[in-house]
Amino acid sequence: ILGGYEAKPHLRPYMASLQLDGQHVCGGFLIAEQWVLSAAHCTEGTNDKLFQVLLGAHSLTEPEPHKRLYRVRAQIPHPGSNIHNNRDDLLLLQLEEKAELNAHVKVLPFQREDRDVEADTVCEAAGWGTVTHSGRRPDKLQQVERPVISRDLCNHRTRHDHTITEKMMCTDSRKKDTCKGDSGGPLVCNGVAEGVVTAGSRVCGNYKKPAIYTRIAPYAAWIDGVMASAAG
Ligand SMILES: CC(C)CC(=O)Nc1cccc(-c2cccc(CN)c2)c1
Repeated sequence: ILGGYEAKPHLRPYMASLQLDGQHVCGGFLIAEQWVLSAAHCTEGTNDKLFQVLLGAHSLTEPEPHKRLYRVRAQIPHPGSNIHNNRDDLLLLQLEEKAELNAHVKVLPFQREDRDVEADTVCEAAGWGTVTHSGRRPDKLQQVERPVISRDLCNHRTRHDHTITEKMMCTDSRKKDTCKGDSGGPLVCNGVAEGVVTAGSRVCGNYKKPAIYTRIAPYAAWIDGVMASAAG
């Protein structure tokens, strides 16, 4: 997160850190007791190794009550996701067991009504992604408020030049922005997860390249279907 600030500890108890060999790679969030939603592009270069999922954390390194690392039983990228574009950039992770829910570990509801969030709505992004252009990584969860911008503005030829589909949304990226390692985290508007951070043009804090999110509502049926089929 560029231009943000340290989150109040455990006020975002749905936040997950997707880790490989103890290293934070991407964000994610708890959508059900045994399921985390993230971004498919986070699996790039992992050679299909399974993530571990850290829940209940504020600091990535310090011991904290309710902080717990979960093994993953299955990682299911959306069938339409690929490395060439940001389309269908969603990843479902089934934990080895149901997460123990408590004050520090909670499910975040996601939007099921497929209607665009109004431009200028101020939403929140959080994550352990880089906090400087030089790539400094924070130990503690960061957050930032960002206004939604219209798809028309985001699709302007000087911005993302007509690559933003109706299954994506954008926020202003002037100075304050999501960045590397924030992918997979939720864009929360009025307490509901409306989007999932995607890497987009992989630049941060440049107003010419607004932040891009995969809208969740268009994928509600896919998410429900995967969770139902793997249940039991
Ligand atoms: C395996 C993955 C971690 C590779 C990757 O995502 N790289 C990467 C590099 C630079 C910026 C970003 C990035 C992420 C989220 C939002 C934004 C822009 N708002 C940029 C992402």
